[in-house]
Amino acid sequence: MAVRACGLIIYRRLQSAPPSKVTDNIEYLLLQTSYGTHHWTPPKGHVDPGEDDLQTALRETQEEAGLQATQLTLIEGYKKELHYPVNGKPKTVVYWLAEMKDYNTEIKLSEEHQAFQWLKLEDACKFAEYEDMQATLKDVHQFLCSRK
Ligand SMILES: Nc1nc2c(ncn2[C@@H]2O[C@H](COP(=O)(O)OP(=O)(O)OP(=O)(O)OP(=O)(O)OC[C@H]3O[C@@H](n4cnc5c(=O)[nH]c(N)nc54)[C@H](O)[C@@H]3O)[C@@H](O)[C@H]2O)c(=O)[nH]1
Repeated sequence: MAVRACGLIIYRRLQSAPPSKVTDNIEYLLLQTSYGTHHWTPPKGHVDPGEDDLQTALRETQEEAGLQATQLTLIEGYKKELHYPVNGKPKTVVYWLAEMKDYNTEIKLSEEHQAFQWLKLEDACKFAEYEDMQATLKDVHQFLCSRK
């Protein structure tokens, strides 16, 4: 059976941007692991026994970024599953999408991560080096831009 993890693609919008630049004011949160290859991903982690997927996504976000569910708006209608092998075993990662309620909310990392960045789409795709994550970020961006 595939290893299962869940997380949140979190973004924030700079509210002072003029309406014409509305698609340019979105920044995505990526965290860099303090272990392994120091790769960058949104907050996510393994599903614990007895948890449902969304509970896992919210718990991992709280643990890894210090963000409470009350500080986020979960965006209805967006959910994405990634499938990739880790150490020869299949892994499924389910991501929801969430917006920061307050642009300035502080990110508090755990020991699992050594850095975080708020990144525009193009830079987020550079940091998230995996093609499937890059495609997901582009898909999210299109979804958000089409909602306005
Ligand atoms: N010391 C040490 N300890 C580790 C290591 N490894 C884990 N720990 C421990 O595990 C705990 C983490 O537990 P959770 O937080 O619950 O789980 P996750 O969040 O799921 O965390 P992971 O890091 O296990 O899982 P991934 O991010 O999925 O990375 C696995 C591999 O998949 C690739 N990869 C990543 N993302 C993508 C993508 O989007 N697309 C594609 N295509 N590929 C992608 C990439 O090649 C990567 O190397 C830590 O506390 C450590 O104790 C390690 O190497 N050394």
